[in-house]
Amino acid sequence: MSSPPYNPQTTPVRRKAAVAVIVRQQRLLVIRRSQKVAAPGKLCFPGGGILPDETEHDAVVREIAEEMGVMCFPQQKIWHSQTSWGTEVAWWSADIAADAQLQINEEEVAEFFWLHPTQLHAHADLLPSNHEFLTAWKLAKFTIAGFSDPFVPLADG
Ligand SMILES: Nc1nc2c([nH]c(=O)n2[C@@H]2O[C@H](COP(=O)(O)OP(=O)(O)OP(=O)(O)O)[C@@H](O)[C@H]2O)c(=O)[nH]1
Repeated sequence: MSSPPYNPQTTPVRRKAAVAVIVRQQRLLVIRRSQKVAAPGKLCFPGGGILPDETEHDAVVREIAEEMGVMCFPQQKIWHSQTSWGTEVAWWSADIAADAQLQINEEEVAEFFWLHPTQLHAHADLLPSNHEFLTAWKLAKFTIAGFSDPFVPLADG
């Protein structure tokens, strides 16, 4: 029997995740997922599943430390969504030190980039739920500090 179509009201939430939206000079910290995890090779933000009894805030701190080798400072929750595969995702703005040296955990992360939202939006490998996040941002459902006009390409590319 085929499964019923995805409906955010009735599709059960299978797991919860928290991700970090980290900004530096009008660019977002973006990772390419390793070949060893789900959705291999896709681009998304650093983050991951929330452990039982863990807060979203603490999950962001733990996941960024595990994946990127740095301490981050979650600022505020900016968005909440449910993916078509049933994961509830909490999107948190977060800071890292200006001189932080990122050291990826290659088990989970293949590489990282700093991309402007227009570059991320146009990227063929972006995780679909992150497209939805960018669309919500474009529709001004939330704002993110540090951007003058997030959907106009930067003059210097
Ligand atoms: N890391 C990350 N996960 C995201 C993003 N957007 C999004 O929908 N997700 C979803 O959030 C969930 C957590 O992702 P993950 O696979 O990175 O988590 P994890 O490392 O803790 O994996 P695990 O819990 O299976 O070990 C997945 O369902 C993933 O598709 C994003 O920008 N970054």
